[in-house]
Amino acid sequence: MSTEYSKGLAGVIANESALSDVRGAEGKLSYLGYDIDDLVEECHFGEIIYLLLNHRLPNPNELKDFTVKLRHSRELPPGVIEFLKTAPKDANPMDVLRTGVSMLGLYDKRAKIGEGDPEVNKEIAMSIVARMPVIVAYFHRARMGLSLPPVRSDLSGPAHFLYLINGEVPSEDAEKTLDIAFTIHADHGMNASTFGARVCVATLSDIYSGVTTAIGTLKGPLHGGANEGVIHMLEEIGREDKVDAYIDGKLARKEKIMGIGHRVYTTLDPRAPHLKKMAEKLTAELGEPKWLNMSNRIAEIMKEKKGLNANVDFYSASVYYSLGIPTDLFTPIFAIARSAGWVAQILEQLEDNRLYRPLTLYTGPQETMPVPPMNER
Ligand SMILES: CC(=O)SCCNC(=O)CCNC(=O)[C@H](O)C(C)(C)COP(=O)(O)OP(=O)(O)OC[C@H]1O[C@@H](n2cnc3c(N)ncnc32)[C@H](O)[C@@H]1OP(=O)(O)O
Ligand SMILES: O=C([O-])CC(=O)C(=O)O
Repeated sequence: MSTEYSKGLAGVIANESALSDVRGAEGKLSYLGYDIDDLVEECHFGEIIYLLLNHRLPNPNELKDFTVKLRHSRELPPGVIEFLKTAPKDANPMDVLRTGVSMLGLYDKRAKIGEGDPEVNKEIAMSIVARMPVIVAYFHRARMGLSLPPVRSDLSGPAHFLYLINGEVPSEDAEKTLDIAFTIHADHGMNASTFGARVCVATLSDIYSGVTTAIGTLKGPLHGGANEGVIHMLEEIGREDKVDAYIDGKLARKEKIMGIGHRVYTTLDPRAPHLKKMAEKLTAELGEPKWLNMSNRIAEIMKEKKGLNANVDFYSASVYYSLGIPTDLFTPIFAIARSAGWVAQILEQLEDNRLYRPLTLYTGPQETMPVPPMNER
């Protein structure tokens, strides 16, 4: 057994996966052998979910059956709806989503401790993916004092989510934009939240616990939470002519710039150009170039001064902002997209399981000491 120390497990291979290939030095990402650049052109998010769960693309009949099943799994248990109506209105939507998914497990008798039946696991996986957007959107409506419309089965995942948020069926352009965002966020190797999910289910806990762990892990600003951090940063800067001084100040104080840098990509994150292109289109349509200009300047400075590139969270923030989505739903949107990868990785983990149990480099006292009595401490 190797006992080499790598802080934060950087560079350590902890398991095998056939799902996504993250080529850090080349700036390439593929799912099951299909480049994301091609997937965004040829497929929609429903096919990506199928691909990740079944390890191959569906034929037309398979896609039809899968789509029907996925779209008919959207209904939430009444207990979860009640929770969403009564949750504090100022709660962080990621906390609500984490609790909501955890609650789904309470109402699912199929969710058992242990490896489970692979077919049942796949059904649970699909129902989690189908319900997460409804949890986010219902909470958003409830906190705004709006009614909760019944779920529909005639809309794609991205269109249904936007429909629930805004109360109206989105334009084809808005649906396509979110579909592409979902597709490119769907899976990403052993990122922190996926790792969290795998660690959880490797104890033979259950799928709901795995996804709950992943949601809590994605929330942090060093991971999925960075997309909200980008908008907060832009708002704090406020004006295009203040960007340089703001970034210089942050770098001098050794503070992180949100949406920049990556543990694996040493070159451009291949998802960023897709998001940048969509942000440019939406910005041009809205006639509001300020935020994009500021973002471009930040990316330029970070490249020049630190050799670091924009990651997936950098331009996704501008895309969601331009779609009129409230900032605190950006990370939940990431979670909705990534749920496809989480559940696929959980199923893969269970197929060939081994407990995760790395070592720690102990830095406390080497010699043990007598425990002093209370009045001498
Ligand atoms: C979907 C995702 O999870 S993508 C990542 C989303 N997270 C962010 O955008 C938050 C900002 N970025 C970061 O914090 C980092 O780049 C991470 C967490 C993504 C990767 O971190 P690590 O691989 O652990 O790199 P680490 O944080 O050690 O940084 C290495 C060096 O680059 C610097 N650096 C890395 N990212 C940034 C950044 N965004 N801003 C400023 N400096 C940075 C560090 O300060 C450090 O410099 P030093 O060697 O002079 O101390
Ligand atoms: O892979 C990572 O470390 C983070 C990331 O980009 C993702 O989860 O999409």
